[in-house]
Amino acid sequence: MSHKSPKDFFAPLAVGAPAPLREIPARPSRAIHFFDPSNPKMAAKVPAMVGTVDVLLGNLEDAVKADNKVAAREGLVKIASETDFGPTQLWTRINSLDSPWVLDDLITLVTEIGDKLDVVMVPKVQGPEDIHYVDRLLAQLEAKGGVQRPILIHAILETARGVANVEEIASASPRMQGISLGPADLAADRKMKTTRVGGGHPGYLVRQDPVDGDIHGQRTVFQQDLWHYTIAKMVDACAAAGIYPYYGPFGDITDVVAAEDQFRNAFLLGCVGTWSLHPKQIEIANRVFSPSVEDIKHARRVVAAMGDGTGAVMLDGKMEDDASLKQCLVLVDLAEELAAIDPKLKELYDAIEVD
Ligand SMILES: CC(C)(COP(=O)(O)OP(=O)(O)OC[C@H]1O[C@@H](n2cnc3c(N)ncnc32)[C@H](O)[C@@H]1OP(=O)(O)O)[C@@H](O)C(=O)NCCC(=O)NCCSC(=O)C[C@](C)(O)C(=O)O
Ligand SMILES: [Mg+2]
Repeated sequence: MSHKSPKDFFAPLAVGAPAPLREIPARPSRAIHFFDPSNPKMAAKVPAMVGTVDVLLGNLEDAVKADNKVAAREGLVKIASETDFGPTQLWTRINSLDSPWVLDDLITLVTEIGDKLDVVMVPKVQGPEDIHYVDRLLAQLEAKGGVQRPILIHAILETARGVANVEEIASASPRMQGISLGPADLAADRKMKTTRVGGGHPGYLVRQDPVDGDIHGQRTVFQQDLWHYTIAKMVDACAAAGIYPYYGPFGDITDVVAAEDQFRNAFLLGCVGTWSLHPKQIEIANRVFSPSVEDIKHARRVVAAMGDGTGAVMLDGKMEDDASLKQCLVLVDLAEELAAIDPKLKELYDAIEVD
């Protein structure tokens, strides 16, 4: 098998295309908010959402009716052309690579609104070959459209083969920005016996041992997380490649409590954000994927106590050392990135007093 040399990895894949980035910028992306650009009611809400959400994503794939595919593509071109997105990123999810729509999706979007598009989300990615295909095509279209900076690629992990190849997918191109979990298609592809879009299942559980041998007596049941393995594998693949992992959709829009739990599990495991399918999920995602005041207060105390960052100290009866400091710095750095774009958070974090 032949591998690219580092110098080739960072060369444009088409004459006239912008040079690939050497590092993926850490732009806040707590919520990737999905809208259907062919739905007039949803589309009308998009301009007013600028600044309230980190990423607006014009969805062209599943959840857009086959009859509306062209209208969705054209609707996205119109919204992108007419809207000033300010600090908010604009992403799209293109149709799958084996569909009749994807070629025109890419040709139209990159040549007409390429300078406004930050990231192209590619569904049902099976392996690095899918990323290589989009990588070259994007370069050709960037050159054709005179796009000034490279459009990044985000893969959805929603097939068993994709999960098996996740490390190769994460490092397939310098355009790779991140990966999201696609729990609904992944469940179907793996033949899991679930019927939901993300979230748990009451049947997937661990039961407390019988008390006094009474198997029919009162025994506590702990529901388990169906997605733990996949999210952890995805987080490792992304961190190793220097790109960003995300949870994905939580389809039970009314159950805001369980959505928050699922999002927080992903945040604690290393994800930087999640998807929002309905306006009411944005606030949950923004809150969960921003470090809490308590976390930042503690992290700053550890930073202050650790001086030059080496050695071990006792703080509130607990040992702190180089490694716990590094964890605290993850939170402090994230808080700084978020405060730079979110004035309310800045106020909150600035008001923290470290005793
Ligand atoms: C769930 C639905 C049907 C409920 O839609 P609704 O109209 O019944 O909800 P509502 O509460 O009545 O809506 C209130 C208002 O908000 C608007 N609205 C509602 N949603 C949005 C939105 N997203 N963005 C902007 N505006 C929105 C809606 O149009 C309405 O406007 P109105 O007050 O003027 O009448 C609707 O929210 C929706 O279609 N959301 C997007 C769904 C979507 O994108 N699904 C695909 C991603 S998940 C996926 O693909 C899986 C995956 C990864 O591939 C895999 O796991 O395999
Ligand atoms: Mg899907």
